[in-house]
Amino acid sequence: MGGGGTFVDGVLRWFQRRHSNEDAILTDLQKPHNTHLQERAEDNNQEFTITEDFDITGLKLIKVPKRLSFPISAHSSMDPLKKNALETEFFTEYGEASRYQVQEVIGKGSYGVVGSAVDTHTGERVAIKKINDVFDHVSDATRILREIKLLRLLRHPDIVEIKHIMLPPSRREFKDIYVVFELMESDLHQVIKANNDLTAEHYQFFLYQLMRGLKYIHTANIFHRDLKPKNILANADCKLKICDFGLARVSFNDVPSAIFWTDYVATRWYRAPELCGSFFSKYTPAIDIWSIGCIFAELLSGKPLFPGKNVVHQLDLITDLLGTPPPETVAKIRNEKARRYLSSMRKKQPVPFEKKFPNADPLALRLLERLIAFDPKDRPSAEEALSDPYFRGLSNADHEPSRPPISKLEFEFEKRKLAKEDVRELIYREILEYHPQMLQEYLSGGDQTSGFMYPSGVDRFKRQFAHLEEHYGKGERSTPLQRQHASLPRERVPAPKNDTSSQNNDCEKRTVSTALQSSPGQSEGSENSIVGTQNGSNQANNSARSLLKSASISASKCVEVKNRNTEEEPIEEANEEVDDLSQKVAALHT
Ligand SMILES: Nc1ncnc2c1ncn2[C@@H]1O[C@H](COP(=O)(O)OP(=O)(O)OP(=O)(O)O)[C@@H](O)[C@H]1O
Repeated sequence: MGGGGTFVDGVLRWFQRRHSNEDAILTDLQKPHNTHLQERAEDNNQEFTITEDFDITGLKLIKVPKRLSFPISAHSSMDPLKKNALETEFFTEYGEASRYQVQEVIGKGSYGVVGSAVDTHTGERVAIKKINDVFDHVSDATRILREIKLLRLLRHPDIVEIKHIMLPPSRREFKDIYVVFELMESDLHQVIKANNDLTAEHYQFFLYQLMRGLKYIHTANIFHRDLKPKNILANADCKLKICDFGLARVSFNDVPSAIFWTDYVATRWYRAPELCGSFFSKYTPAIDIWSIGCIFAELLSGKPLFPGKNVVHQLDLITDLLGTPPPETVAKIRNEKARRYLSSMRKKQPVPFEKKFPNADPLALRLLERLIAFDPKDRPSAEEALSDPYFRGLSNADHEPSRPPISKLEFEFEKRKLAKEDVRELIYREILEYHPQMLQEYLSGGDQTSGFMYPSGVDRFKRQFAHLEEHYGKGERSTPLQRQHASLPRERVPAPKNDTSSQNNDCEKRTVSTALQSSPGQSEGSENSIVGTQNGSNQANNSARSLLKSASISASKCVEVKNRNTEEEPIEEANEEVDDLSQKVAALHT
């Protein structure tokens, strides 16, 4: 297939451009947003609303593996009285929670549990994410605030939609939040695992949606920063949606990049080379383009493109495919030691993409090469990628909306150090966006919510989720992952002693810094954990590897179980640590 496919004929899209005069010169807490369903305006007072999207019936359905779940109806062995009480508790109570019939727990993340439910008002199936103990760590709460704010402001068919956030019972005391999303059937990670018969049209349509979503995100001046197959939700009808904006950041020119990147913890396998050691001083949206390139390659081949075990291995794998970067690119690297590391690397020739992906459409490969160019400046923007010949016949700029840059006022909170109560207030304010009546009261100063408990129904939900969680994945990994304290990497949560999954996570977090504190010889370890010994690698490379031995040894101990079972190993590294790592690696060459 070359570029446009037959399915293009079935495309039906309509976009409306709307205008608004909403006044944006108010502070974060005062700004009178309309409800999320209404048009809203940002700096440029203009927004596109996609009223109808692809007719994708022309594409063959993909397999979406059933999630490990616990249906409430599976309670047959329970004491009938208890069961009855549970169901009564489940389905009848005051407050808006009675609007949702929770069906099953469909997933767990580090921040909480996700359940599927039916919205009895609309009949729609939804996903409800319960995030508990939101304020235990201000960094987590800030991440959640950022995510719900961004998802309210980003309205696009290729981005998961928050439909509602339940009103907490008490403005000043609430600890948990319940976010209602549109329900998706699976994610791209599962889709890649379950489908080995995807067609050229599938690949093209998948990449098109990702690029279209990314164009919208980037034109809003947002970097997602953690694009990976698990963060792309998918339906059997081939619809994809970008999710998990917890690491996303708005890029304002006046925010020093040191601050911008202090909490960078994204999954290594999809991490652009300029982030594997703080190579370039200024990061650009091209980091997301790189990740999309890696995801696209994974779609084409069915396996991760660069499954690095540590940052140096990551660079080894990247250069194995792309060849060592040309001297002009290396010369631009500001970090002197990183520059020396790359220039002293054994010279490698690029591998022709046709050889690596023998069955792929040549046009797909040409675009892939652009997406994973070593030098970020050689990667196309999402908008440019959309006009690549690969999408000929499918793309149409009129149907690929941009989004005016996000208002700075929305992200004022990023500039100051927030106390727990500040974040709680900001999250509460954000939740009110989904409760227009209460928002009006709040804005007019007649807020009644501070003193008494609203009948929000959240308590009922708590019980429902607690119950489902208890039974979720019985016999499997049934404990939620330990939360990763992404925004403040040095903040550690001691893992419960017997919780292997938590230990894994915590260990991952400690790995790099611990390793850096010890000298190369200090850690015992097997050769298995040392990465990629290559014939002909020079002394420097060996030294680099022996330094990394300590890092990878502690990592492999901690993540052993995970490594066996997943193709993807998220690892957390504070940017300074990454920087440090590259310096230490490079120092061996001096
Ligand atoms: N809208 C949705 N529809 C269907 N499933 C969803 C939806 N949102 C999340 N999920 C699934 O629920 C599970 C948990 O999601 P969640 O975002 O909480 O965790 P996560 O992806 O591990 O995130 P984090 O990186 O923050 O820990 C994942 O398997 C995800 O695919």
